[in-house]
Amino acid sequence: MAEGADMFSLREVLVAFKGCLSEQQEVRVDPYLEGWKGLVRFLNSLGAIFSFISKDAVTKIQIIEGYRNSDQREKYLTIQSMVEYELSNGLVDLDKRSEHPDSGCRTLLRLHRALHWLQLFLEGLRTAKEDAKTSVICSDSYNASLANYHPWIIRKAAMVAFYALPPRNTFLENMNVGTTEEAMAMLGDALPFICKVYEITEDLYAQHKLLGLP
Ligand SMILES: CCCCCCCC/C=C\CCCCCCCC(=O)N[C@@H](COP(=O)(O)O)[C@H](O)/C=C/CCCCCCCCCCCCC
Repeated sequence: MAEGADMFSLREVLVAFKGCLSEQQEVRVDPYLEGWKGLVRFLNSLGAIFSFISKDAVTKIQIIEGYRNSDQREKYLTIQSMVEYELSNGLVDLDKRSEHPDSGCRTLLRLHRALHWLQLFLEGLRTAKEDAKTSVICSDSYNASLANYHPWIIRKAAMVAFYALPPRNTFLENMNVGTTEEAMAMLGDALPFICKVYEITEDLYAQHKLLGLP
């Protein structure tokens, strides 16, 4: 495992996703990205075979961070304000990637779909038998979510990478939370927040017919 700033902390990921929800049930962008950065740290600790996945996640995080560091940063404070701003200013390619290939809305949609995978994966980890294979939990979750949006070549590469995942107990130990039971308990704490963030974003995107953005 990596050490120091690069070290994964499940607690930090939990705090980040908890911090996403505002009192008005809006989703704050900064903690959302922090949550993803924490997950990417974990992915990096699993080995180079996952780097094509973490690179893609990092690229998407950086695109949205770019908006948060721009003159329009206030418009990107929450996912709701981002959608409202980009749609009302014609900043989203709705049918084909052309003038605005990296809009906040389409970029966040990719992370949002991956959050669905994460939700299924964590639930699978939590409820599986002790001797269950992480690779099977991961591929089942992937096939039920993200795989539907990926071409054959990406699906193939992802499946190969999943085989390199450590057994469930080693995987839970790598979370640096303590015992396997403690890791499970923390997953149980984290999941409702991740699910809520997913649900609010899904409803918002559905309401604006953005779930199929190219
Ligand atoms: C709580 C700790 C335990 C869980 C730890 C999980 C750590 C996972 C960290 C990051 C997940 C990666 C998120 C990947 C985002 C992928 C977004 C995407 O779909 N991108 C594709 C489409 O983008 P555009 O071309 O339209 O711009 C892109 O083509 C993808 C390329 C890379 C392959 C993505 C495979 C995703 C597999 C997700 C499973 C990760 C396996 C982690 C194993 C623990």
